[in-house]
Amino acid sequence: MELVFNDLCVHADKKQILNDVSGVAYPGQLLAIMGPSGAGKTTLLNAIAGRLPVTSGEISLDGVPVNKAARRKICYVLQQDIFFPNLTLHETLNFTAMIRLPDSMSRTEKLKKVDDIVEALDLTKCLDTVIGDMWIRGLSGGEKKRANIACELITDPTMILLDEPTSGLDYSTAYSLIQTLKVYAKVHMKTVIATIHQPSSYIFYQFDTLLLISEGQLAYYGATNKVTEFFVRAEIPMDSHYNPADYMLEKLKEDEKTRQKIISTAYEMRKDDDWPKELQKTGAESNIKTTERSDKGNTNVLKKYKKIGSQDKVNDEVRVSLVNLDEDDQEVERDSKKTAKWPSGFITQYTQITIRTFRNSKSLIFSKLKMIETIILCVLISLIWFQLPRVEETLRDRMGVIFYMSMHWGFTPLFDTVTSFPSERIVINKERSSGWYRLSSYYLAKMTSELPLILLQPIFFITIVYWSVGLNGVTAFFATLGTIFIHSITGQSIGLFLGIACMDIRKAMTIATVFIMAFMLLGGFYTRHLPSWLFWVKYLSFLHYTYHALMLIEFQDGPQVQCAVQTSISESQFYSCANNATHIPSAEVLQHYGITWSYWQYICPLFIFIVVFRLAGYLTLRFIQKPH
Ligand SMILES: Nc1ncnc2c1ncn2[C@@H]1O[C@H](COP(=O)(O)OP(=O)(O)OP(=O)(O)O)[C@@H](O)[C@H]1O
Repeated sequence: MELVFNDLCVHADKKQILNDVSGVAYPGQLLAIMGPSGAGKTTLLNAIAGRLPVTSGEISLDGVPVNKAARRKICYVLQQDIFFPNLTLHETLNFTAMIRLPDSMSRTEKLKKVDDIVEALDLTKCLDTVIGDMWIRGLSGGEKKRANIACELITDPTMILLDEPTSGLDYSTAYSLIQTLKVYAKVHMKTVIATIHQPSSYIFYQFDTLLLISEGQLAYYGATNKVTEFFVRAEIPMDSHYNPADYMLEKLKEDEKTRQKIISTAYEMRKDDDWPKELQKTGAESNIKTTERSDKGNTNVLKKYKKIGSQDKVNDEVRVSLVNLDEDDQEVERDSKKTAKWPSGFITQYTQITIRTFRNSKSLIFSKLKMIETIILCVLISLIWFQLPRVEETLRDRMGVIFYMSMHWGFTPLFDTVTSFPSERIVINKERSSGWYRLSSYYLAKMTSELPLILLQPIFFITIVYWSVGLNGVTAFFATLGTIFIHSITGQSIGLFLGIACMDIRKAMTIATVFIMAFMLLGGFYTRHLPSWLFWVKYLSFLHYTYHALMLIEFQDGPQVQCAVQTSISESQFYSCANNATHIPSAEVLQHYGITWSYWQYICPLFIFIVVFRLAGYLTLRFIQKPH
């Protein structure tokens, strides 16, 4: 596809970043966007990709003004290589193919597509290597960059935009990457545009066309091999031994006079015969032209153009045409929304994201360190409270075990999730802003894929601790396990919300710690006599409900607690023991500790916590933490 951008102006914060930048990118060719740092290269790429609003000017693909539907054929390779580090390249590419290719393609066809891209980008050798990051060794810088490009090429875009694809690569890797892109563009007739920073002269001449910008203004547009002639024309001829890329940037930064010479020569070039035909027309004419070409159904407007007499009329008609262009654009958008808003269906997206999140979280939640932590805690608790006798003297120890279980299995999933979300935020934002999947399928997949991992953890712990301490029988064991499951899901839901709301691990951890400490202190475990004005706070603590539910399970149907031996200096707090009974009835123990509700009255608030925090997390992601 031929991309034409004419007289593009972009403003941000009332500052003009691009000023009348024009150029054409042809199919099968590589266009380099160069310029000193801060010249506006990334801004131009963002404007072409539709990620930044354009103040004025026009962008068209094959003569049709770009709209949302056309932009789906453009892929954008970001400067940073953003991936899940624990997945292998094969897993990453397969996921991308499954989710970004339409459901109408079979699994075999999608996998074939992956194989083709892998071969074209020479990635076969590292398919089973994990992507890696600064802590995990994985793909090399060049391989990661190719992987990044491969993820975009899978959708078979007609145009590829790359932001500094060679940054951070050594010369030979950068050269081989540009070579690969050149061959790919030629063979598949793709249009490739890349911003590039100080390339070597070999790399520089791999590009067919060059667009040079300085402080947002066009400093050169034309064939790469004609740039030396251009500098002769600007009366600053290049020394032959110089790398042209270095020379151009040096001259643009030398002084304002030299820069102005280059800019004015570039403006003179616009009048040359070999200046692209697509860019030769005035803004008004070009608007009419593109409308004529694009708007097949808009015959009324076309008829009006034929009647144009004066320039004023032209301008009026242009305004009409722009309104109609807008309407046309909206119509295309409406149509495309109806047909294919997302590349794949909800079920495909949900299944694929679930598998990926499961694979990625598995290593985080089930690390060796976690296993060691659980074993040490089990041994420690068993040693402290091994086979507790069911007597009045050890009642507080029994409560201690129950309190510890509820605290540990509420806070572990809470902290695991608080830390997991901000670290995957960058990947999710990249994928969401490129429209890979629905937020709802991601969110549902995230909630369900981590569930088995979070629930598996307490099984081992509870089974060992429950029987080694000697808590209430078999039925109560399963009831305890079920309650701990609900409790862990509550902790996970709160952690997920905090992670989403903060999007920053340190901030999220601080808030989570304050949250937990406050609920522990105010939940009524450490003090039985809270100030009356703080009494209500315990009802906000999910620990309060779980702890009371577990106490109920432990004492309601269990064997009675034996009274302590009475002495003259100690008197039992329990009425039955003080009145010479040998055992304390369960109801009295529960009454003594303020457990007056039924089991389900304690459990229902946990379900409310789950629903409220999960919903809040979704709404925060949808309306507040949107990708930029
Ligand atoms: N949102 C914004 N508000 C204000 N100024 C902005 C904004 N975005 C970009 N700029 C400014 O616009 C100019 C061009 O930025 P851009 O990132 O496009 O430059 P660049 O040529 O890609 O630079 P580099 O090579 O250093 O990446 C810079 O001076 C930058 O500070």
